[in-house]
Amino acid sequence: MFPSEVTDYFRNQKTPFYFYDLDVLNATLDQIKKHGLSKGYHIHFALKANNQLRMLETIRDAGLGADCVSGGEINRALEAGFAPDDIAFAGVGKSDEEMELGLKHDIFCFNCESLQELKVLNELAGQHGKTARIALRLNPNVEADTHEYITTGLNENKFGINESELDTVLELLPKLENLELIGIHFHIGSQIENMKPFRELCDKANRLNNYIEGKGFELTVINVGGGFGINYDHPNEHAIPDFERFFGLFEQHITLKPHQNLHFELGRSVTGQCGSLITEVLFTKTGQVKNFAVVDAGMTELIRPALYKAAHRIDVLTSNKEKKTYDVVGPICESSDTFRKGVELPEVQRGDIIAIRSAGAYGEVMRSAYNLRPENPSVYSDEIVSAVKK
Ligand SMILES: Cc1ncc(COP(=O)(O)O)c(C=O)c1O
Ligand SMILES: N[C@@H](CCCC[NH3+])C(=O)O
Repeated sequence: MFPSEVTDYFRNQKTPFYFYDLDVLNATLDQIKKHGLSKGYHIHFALKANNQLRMLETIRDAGLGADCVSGGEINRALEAGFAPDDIAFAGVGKSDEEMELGLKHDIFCFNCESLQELKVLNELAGQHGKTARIALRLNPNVEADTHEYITTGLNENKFGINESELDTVLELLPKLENLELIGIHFHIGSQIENMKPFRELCDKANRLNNYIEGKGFELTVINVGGGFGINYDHPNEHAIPDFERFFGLFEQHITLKPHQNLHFELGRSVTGQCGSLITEVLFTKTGQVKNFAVVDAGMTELIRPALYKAAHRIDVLTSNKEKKTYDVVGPICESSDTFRKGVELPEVQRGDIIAIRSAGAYGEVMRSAYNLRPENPSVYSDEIVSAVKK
């Protein structure tokens, strides 16, 4: 993953920075094409996972659409060259300006999450002389078997329309004349590695599909969202998620009617494994009870460990000395600014370069300005290849 010319290149860059391996991204996209797009599935990339233009352009070229959750993301998707017809807009709290932006560009679909949102969107669409295509985001009440902060499909979560409200929504819809119902949408959570919740989702989606079509609506879009997890422990051995298994499950268990298409919104599984946060060891110190490696990246660059106690694999790129046990910590004035506790690494010293792996999704996008940290530009693998050739 990090041959010596890559490490040499890293040494000359201002750390910390994100590194994206485009070979891994392209190999991932090839598998998505092979097992998903080739079956006629519509796959939108969730920009919330990564919104770097180069990444988005590569993803667009592979034939994926864009799943956006804000006006900013709609604008970014347009900038990256996604056609408006390939842009979906989801989100539990869309502002009027954001809905108007979507209407102005005639985006493919608004995934709507509440009765009130439907009424407001209908009104705005009327004011702009438009018809908004919508999908109802339904809360399937499925336990996603993931971190409690990233489960989204339970009745207690804020997302989607609960089944108890569905009849009221369906009765109202024909009166909202500026809306066209085209589908139903689900998303049960993120970083789901166990296929059981997806299997359960299929049953609920089939039942709700039949129920709504039984009321005389025609649904062309059955959108089962994203959520497919990646292997944070073994980013080299499992660089590419098993899309055959993932899409195969839906192929087997979702029942589509002849006029219906299956849609997905994948984020983490597309970009997670191709990104690493590259950081340099500033200091090492021995505390009362442990050894610390203080690196120049912090929770401001990658918040997942602090927010979800996520464990990202750490590779030391410039040392193969005897192993020592470290807490790898950042420079931010918070005790939660810790990447790993008690991790065994080759002994490091000031100046060593470290890669924090599987950081291509929900990494750079969740960067914060806390402590007024510098923002160093990202590095792409092809820049290194051309630099080495010179
Ligand atoms: C509505 C919606 N769709 C898609 C995604 C992408 O999810 P993931 O990155 O887990 O594939 C998310 C994030 O969890 C989401 O909230
Ligand atoms: N940001 C989260 C996932 C939330 C996904 C968005 N619904 C993570 O890093 O795992």
